[in-house]
Amino acid sequence: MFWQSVMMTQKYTIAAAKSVVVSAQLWRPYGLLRMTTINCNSNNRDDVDAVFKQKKTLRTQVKKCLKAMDPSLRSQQDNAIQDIILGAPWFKSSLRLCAYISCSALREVDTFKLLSQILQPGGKKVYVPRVEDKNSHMRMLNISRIDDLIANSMDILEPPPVDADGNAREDVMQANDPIDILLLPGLAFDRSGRRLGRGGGYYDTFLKNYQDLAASRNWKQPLLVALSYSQQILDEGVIPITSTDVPVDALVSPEGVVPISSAAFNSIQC
Ligand SMILES: Nc1nc2c(c(=O)[nH]1)N(C=O)[C@@H](CNc1ccc(C(=O)N[C@@H](CCC(=O)O)C(=O)O)cc1)CN2
Ligand SMILES: Nc1ncnc2c1ncn2[C@@H]1O[C@H](COP(=O)(O)OP(=O)(O)OP(=O)(O)O)[C@@H](O)[C@H]1O
Repeated sequence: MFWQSVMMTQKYTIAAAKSVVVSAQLWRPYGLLRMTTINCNSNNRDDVDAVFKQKKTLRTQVKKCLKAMDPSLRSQQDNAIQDIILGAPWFKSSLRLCAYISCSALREVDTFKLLSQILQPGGKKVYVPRVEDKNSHMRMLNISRIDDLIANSMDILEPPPVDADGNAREDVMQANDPIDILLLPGLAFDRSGRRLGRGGGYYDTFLKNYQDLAASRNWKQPLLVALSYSQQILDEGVIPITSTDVPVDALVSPEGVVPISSAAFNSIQC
């Protein structure tokens, strides 16, 4: 299948124009797909809408491919990815982290093996997402047991705002100490750090707010690590981006860790 390119070159800044038109193959094991993307730093509504349209098309394509993935291959990849993380020095030395609660219906890389280790007595402190409203507002709340979670309207497990004793759960934005790592879900990624989410803007908004908070407190920024099936790592240039997309520092796929930023190279090699 060939997707038409959208030529909007004149409307883009020079930095964005460098990557305006790039062709790449998407997900070879499931057939040759070619697409052309535009990337956008522009504030022009039409430009941004064109990028959102491209993201939507790519999401549909990736979701279709994920649904076609063999369940036993998926389960092997789930184990491999989690084992790589559990054995990694940067993960072992972390004290506080944010992690997503994987949803199998969404074909997300499993996180339950990780969570069960993290939540062992004497383990790390973990904060997990809770969607507060449809305006891209998500909080990360502390949990101490998997049983703390309840399915929301999207069938994703989430922590209720208060614990079993009636105490408000700690929100990571109010915590006194920084998190070391943030484990991220997503539909597609590339080796330059681009991440395609599900389109709610929940993660990009949260990441921007947390990065601002960390900067204002002179904290080290958390390492943003995305968990990805091999097939979700696309060729560079395929994932369209806008100025609010927050790049990830590293990817973990069954093939290993892909460090991207200098922060990732520094943490992952020590
Ligand atoms: N496990 C997990 N938790 C998460 C997220 C996530 O991506 N994964 N989120 C990340 O933002 C937030 C919730 N946002 C979500 C956004 C969309 C859908 C969803 O089901 N989307 C459908 C399409 C729905 C539609 O188009 O109408 C889908 O992707 O198939 C789920 C969660 C917070 N918690
Ligand atoms: N920092 C932000 N502040 C306000 N709105 C934002 C921010 N980041 C993203 N958004 C908005 O969220 C909506 C969805 O953005 P986008 O399609 O990039 O989401 P996504 O990256 O797929 O989702 P997510 O971030 O949840 O993984 C857009 O309208 C975008 O402008």
